[in-house]
Amino acid sequence: MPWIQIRINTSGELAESIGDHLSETGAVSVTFVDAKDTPVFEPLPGETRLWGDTDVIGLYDAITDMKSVVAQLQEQPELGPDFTHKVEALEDKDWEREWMDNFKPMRFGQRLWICPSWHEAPEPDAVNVLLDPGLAFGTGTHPTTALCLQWLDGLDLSDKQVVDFGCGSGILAVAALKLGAQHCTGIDIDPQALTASRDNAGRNGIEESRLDLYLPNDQPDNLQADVLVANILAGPLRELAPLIAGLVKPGGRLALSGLLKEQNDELRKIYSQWFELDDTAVMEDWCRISGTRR
Ligand SMILES: C[S@@+](CC[C@H](N)C(=O)[O-])C[C@H]1O[C@@H](n2cnc3c(N)ncnc32)[C@H](O)[C@@H]1O
Repeated sequence: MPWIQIRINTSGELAESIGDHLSETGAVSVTFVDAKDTPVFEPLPGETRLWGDTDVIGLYDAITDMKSVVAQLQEQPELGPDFTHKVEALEDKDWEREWMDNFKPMRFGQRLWICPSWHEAPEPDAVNVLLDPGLAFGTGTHPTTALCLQWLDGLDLSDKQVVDFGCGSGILAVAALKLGAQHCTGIDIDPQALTASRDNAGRNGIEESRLDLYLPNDQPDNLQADVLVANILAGPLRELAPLIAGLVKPGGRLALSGLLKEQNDELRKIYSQWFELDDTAVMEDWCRISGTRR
């Protein structure tokens, strides 16, 4: 089905209301794109994080009268009669098909593959996690997730108790369980993440009893992990450091991800109070700090 899109460059403050106007004029989807291509992390639940120099893109059915759409938008106070915009016809392709084609199985480390459910596993005997893009963060394509998956792949997880702190889609929890962990506890501030993790575990044939999911503070008081992986931002990693360290058994392993290169030194200093740290691993702008609890 052919489509037509309008692209409006604006500031972060105005982007959301302009997006609403695009929906009001019949856009079937509205996307916010960082016009400067700066790294952007996922918003917290209930938060809409927009950034300076934002492109707002509205997608319309090709039969839409775009002159009328533009005329309606010109009446909005945030835009006015001379607002800058670009209207583009999109090639007639099967967009859903194309998106699916672009999401391919990916290997992490030696044994672990993340495969979309519509793709055949390239190595049926490998450790294959079936995962489709969804609402909660975590399909493996983000470097912060990739760094954690590689780390988990390199561990012997047999019979281990794992904590996935900030579980999102549950990708790391499911990967750990498929790599042989006995049990995993997933924790997330977003209830939607807990639902997604439960669904993804089910889709991967994980028995319910092997995965417990909690909102922060609801987890059992005596929770102790052999392995803890936390892919959250530097801010929570800093603020929650004593709590996170306290969840790891002496001799247990820790990986922290979601921090940028410039945040590495500060986070290493904090966690070296409790952990013997390995060298930091780096992927693009992102770092992973790992270590062993003293
Ligand atoms: C970057 S995503 C990681 C998802 C997944 N673990 C992965 O590696 O792809 C971070 C997740 O941490 C959650 N989160 C952020 N702050 C948190 C906090 N203070 N406590 C628990 N979860 C938190 C977010 O809701 C989000 O689902």
